[in-house]
Amino acid sequence: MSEATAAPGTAELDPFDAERVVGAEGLLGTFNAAGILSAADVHAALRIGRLTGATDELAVLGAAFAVRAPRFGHVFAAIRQLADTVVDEDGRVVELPAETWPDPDEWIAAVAGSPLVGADGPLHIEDDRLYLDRYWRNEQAVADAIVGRVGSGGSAVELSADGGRALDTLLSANVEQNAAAHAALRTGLSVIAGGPGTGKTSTVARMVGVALAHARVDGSPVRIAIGAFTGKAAARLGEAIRQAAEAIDPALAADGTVDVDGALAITPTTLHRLLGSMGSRTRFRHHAGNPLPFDLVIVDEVSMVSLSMLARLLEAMRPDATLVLVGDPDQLAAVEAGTVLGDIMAAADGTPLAEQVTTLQTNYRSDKGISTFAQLIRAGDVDGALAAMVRNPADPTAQAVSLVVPDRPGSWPHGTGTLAGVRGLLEPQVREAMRLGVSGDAEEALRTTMSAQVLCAHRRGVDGVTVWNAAVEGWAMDVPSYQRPEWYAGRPVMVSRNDYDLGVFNGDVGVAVETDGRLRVIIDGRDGAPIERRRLGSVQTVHAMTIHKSQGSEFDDVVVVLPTDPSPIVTRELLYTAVTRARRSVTVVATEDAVRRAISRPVTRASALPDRLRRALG
Ligand SMILES: Nc1ncnc2c1ncn2[C@@H]1O[C@H](COP(=O)(O)OP(=O)(O)OP(=O)(O)O)[C@@H](O)[C@H]1O
Repeated sequence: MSEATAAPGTAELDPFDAERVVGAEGLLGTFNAAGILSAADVHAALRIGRLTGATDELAVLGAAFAVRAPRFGHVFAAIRQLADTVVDEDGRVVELPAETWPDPDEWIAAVAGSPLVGADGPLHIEDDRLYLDRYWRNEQAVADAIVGRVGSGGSAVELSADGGRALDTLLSANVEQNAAAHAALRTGLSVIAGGPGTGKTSTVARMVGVALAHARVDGSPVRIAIGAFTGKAAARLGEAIRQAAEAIDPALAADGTVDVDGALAITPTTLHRLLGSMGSRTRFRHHAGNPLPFDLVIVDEVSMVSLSMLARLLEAMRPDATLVLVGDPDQLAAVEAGTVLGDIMAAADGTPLAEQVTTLQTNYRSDKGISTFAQLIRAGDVDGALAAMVRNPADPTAQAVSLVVPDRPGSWPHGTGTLAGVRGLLEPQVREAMRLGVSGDAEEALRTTMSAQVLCAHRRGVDGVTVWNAAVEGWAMDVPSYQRPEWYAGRPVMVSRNDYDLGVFNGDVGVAVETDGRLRVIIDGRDGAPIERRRLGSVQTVHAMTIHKSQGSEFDDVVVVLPTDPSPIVTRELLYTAVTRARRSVTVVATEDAVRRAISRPVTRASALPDRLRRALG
């Protein structure tokens, strides 16, 4: 497993670097100076050592690596693999002389024999996997809960024969969707996996409608909750479920096949709110001692859910309540440690869990060329993906997938030469949004703004969001940057803070429109009047946004900008996520090398969840 396979670096931190711990001695000092252990890792390890009385140098070094692991998304530090895989804070592989690394057997023995591990110790070691104890507990708890829900075991939800027939009627057009819905209402845990537009949300909406009409728990109607990781995802899911529910043949609602009104009455919420957030990321009102009242809990965008969060959710569910996990395992993983959706899918291969995992394959939404391209990325087929891209087209929207190689890679995007086509795509759209913004046509301005989007891997640098925002603004306004107003009609903005009173969430996108001589903002997916811009608090211009922020959104035409220089965050999952945001066309602005590097670099995270599940179920 590797954290990233970037170009090797031999960097040693500057002696005055803020990450350099003055007085860190021995191996801690060496790994700190090499940029592998941060100051926080070193201080935490020294503190853990003091509190437990651990004095052995290798044991304390182990504590530092255990603390470090989750920052890179790993659930534990794999001692035997560290020397070959570890990267510095910038993601570069660090070449240390082999003798710098402790002998793995001695290292494992030192940790195992120290007061760091044991009943109340802060660390846990299993083979060569060195965990912070709470991550080990989380992994164990998730594995146990999943194992308990395999087979028909666990689920108290009973679907009547009429309900089974109702699912068949509603989902007959797609065998996988039908199988997914049946599995979800038959077992205590199921996974509905699939790329964008494969009908996950419509399947959930239909399944919920049928469950409300025909499923019982102890003779009573089922109580259902729908959760998502972010507020924005929850709001979008609500809208998508409404559309899917309204698309159901009214005759089927009238004859009681499906309870459409009941489905519409369920408002999706964030997992934090569902669990009863008490202001901390780890403590919630609902837990094993005070379980959630629901019989069926459906969680969307599970790729974003961390191991800890899934552990808290499973802990808070009654053992006989049913959990349905919905998501795309190929998307970017959670910001925090763990990759639970991918892990469960991996464990299903060849175990009874496979009965409960359904992958939806048919994409009903985006252009065939885009979904084929996304599959090539997913499969790591670099040559196939490069061959599928049309080079430097004059009109990128006329192609499903194109590659624009800038004439001067790594410099300001002037919109000339090969980039003229990209400018030709974006400039008219921005000007049109401005015209509509001035005329006060909020809906059209929003639709126009949302039709094309630049997605960057980075925020900073010439290939980043800030520069691309300025470049696109420059194309649309014939004035130098210092004369451009911050606010203007047609300015697309992204909200950067949740505001539950206003009903806007971090990541929501909107556009400024002029009404009654004032600029107000209309937010995508939010009903109600435009919002006074001052009430919105923190917003950013969003001609360009990061790929991370684009998760869960879709646009007709997407321009994906990859940095020219190698970057550890540019991975296969990042490119896949960007590409799958597009419905009509994807234009990648990058060198061939950058595309090659991205597709060749899958993210791998240290996790033993698949192993645990396979051992228990195999
Ligand atoms: N079996 C089907 N036959 C025809 N159209 C379908 C079918 N299933 C879904 N669709 C349509 O495909 C589109 C995408 O469906 P949906 O939004 O449910 O997908 P999704 O997997 O949830 O996508 P995303 O993850 O991007 O939100 C919708 O317009 C939906 O009506």
